[in-house]
Amino acid sequence: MKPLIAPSILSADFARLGEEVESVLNAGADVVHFDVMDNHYVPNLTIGPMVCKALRDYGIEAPIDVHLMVKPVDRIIPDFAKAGASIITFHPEASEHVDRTLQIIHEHGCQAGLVLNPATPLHYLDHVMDKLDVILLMSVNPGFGGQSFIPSTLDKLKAVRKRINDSGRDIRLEVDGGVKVSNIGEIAEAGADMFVAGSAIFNADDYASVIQTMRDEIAAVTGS
Ligand SMILES: O=C(CO)[C@@H](O)[C@H](O)COP(=O)(O)O
Repeated sequence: MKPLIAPSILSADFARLGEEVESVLNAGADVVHFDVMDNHYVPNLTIGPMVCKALRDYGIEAPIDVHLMVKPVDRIIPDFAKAGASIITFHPEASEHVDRTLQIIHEHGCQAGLVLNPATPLHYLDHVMDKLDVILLMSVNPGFGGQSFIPSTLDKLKAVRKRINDSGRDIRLEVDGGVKVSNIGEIAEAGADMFVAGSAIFNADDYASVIQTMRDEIAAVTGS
């Protein structure tokens, strides 16, 4: 599948969010990564469905990838679907019934994914592979931008890539946390095909140049 670059708006200038999202998409990004934190499941507080709707009302048409770091998770899903989310991912530890949460997301017309933290075992994938559109591996502990990539994620990516290939399904393998120009090649080589990057893109002066360099690094190892 075509590699996707998904800037995390957690590192954008929130006072100019519409313009920032427009700029990063004009700079070549594929997907808007939208981090939702509740100061309960993770120790930070960010944005909700109203902001997602505001981006749609502003004219953003690109897919919006909503990463829910909230507990409980089910009751906020319809609000995000109505607000224009395209993909909704959640953490299995934050759901009482993982299969039901996946079903709710699909019933509301969105793609669904599970997010695994650095210390969360892969067995959470065991009985739901046929219901996943995306698997997101966190390469930092969730809650904050600007952390360093945890190297053991590379082995985890390889293991999940094998599971996806064995499943015969087109499941996106997304990675999030500490993704930079300097490591995106080895991350792609390990099997990721959707790359969330916050500080690496939004802290740069030239978004287009960072995104193009990321694409070049991915292409150098995968040919795509
Ligand atoms: O979900 C999270 C953190 O919880 C991420 O999306 C970060 O926002 C990524 O930021 P960088 O590590 O790329 O700065």
